[in-house]
Amino acid sequence: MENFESTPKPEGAPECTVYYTPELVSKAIAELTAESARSAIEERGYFTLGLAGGSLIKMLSGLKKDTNEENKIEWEKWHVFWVDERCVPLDDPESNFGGAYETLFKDVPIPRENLHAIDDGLYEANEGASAKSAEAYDKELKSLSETILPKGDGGLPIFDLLLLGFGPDGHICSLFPNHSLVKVNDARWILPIADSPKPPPERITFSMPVVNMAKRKVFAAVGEGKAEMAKHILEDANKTDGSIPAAMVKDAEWLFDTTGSSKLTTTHVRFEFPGTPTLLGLDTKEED
Ligand SMILES: O=C1O[C@H](COP(=O)(O)O)[C@@H](O)[C@H](O)[C@H]1O
Repeated sequence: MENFESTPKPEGAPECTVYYTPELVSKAIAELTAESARSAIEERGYFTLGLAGGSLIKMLSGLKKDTNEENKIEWEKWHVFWVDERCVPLDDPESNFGGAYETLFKDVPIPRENLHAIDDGLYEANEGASAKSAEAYDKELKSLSETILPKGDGGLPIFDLLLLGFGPDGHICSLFPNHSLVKVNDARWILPIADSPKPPPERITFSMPVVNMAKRKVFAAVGEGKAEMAKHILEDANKTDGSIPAAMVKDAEWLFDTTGSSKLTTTHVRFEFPGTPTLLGLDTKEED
């Protein structure tokens, strides 16, 4: 695959790459995840990955193709977490863990105890589901050694990589626009939400400081449904007032397919297309 870049990226601008198809975005996610894993494992023997749910889940299937020996994914050194989870049984179609398990983890040799799912046994009666689950998840994460999950400023955990999605309203994790949880700016890691505007109402979520403490944050913006909000997040959303939570994520990298990037006008993007450069480049987009 060739790489075309019509102008150098302005300093401080986000890393944005456009791939021709969703399948190529999925492949890019697999490659960057495998690369992050290799470097983390080389550095301290473990890799910590935080995953969103929703439409991101099917993008994980690219990693299945990287499971063979020659790619040397050391699955047993991975620890996987969920940046947010819905308080439903893990085998419910709404479960973020369940989706990722079916898409990827049931087919790779990762120890089940390294898949840090919420404990769905805690909320059979669904009463106080989010509060109980958040407390238990927080405890589980904090019980991990510093080697597995190092801590940074304010004692916040430093995840190696977060693969994030965003909703059409600009929410990330289960941090919704203008919700009081978006602006939580203290040492809490995991927050309960019992009034999620998107069903199901009971969920748990990483806090924004935890998201921002991660070494690497990657957004996938695939499909027409993501195009308008991606443009807003990158080009004109307020980055601090909580009206668009995704805009509060600092130093994120963005992966687009062509439709996901179709509304961008001023964002500097790098194209990774197979084929001819004559179809490509910022110049072509500006003429539209
Ligand atoms: O409810 C959720 O929504 C967001 C966005 O999902 P999408 O399907 O619109 O891409 C997701 O990132 C989050 O993890 C999930 O719980």
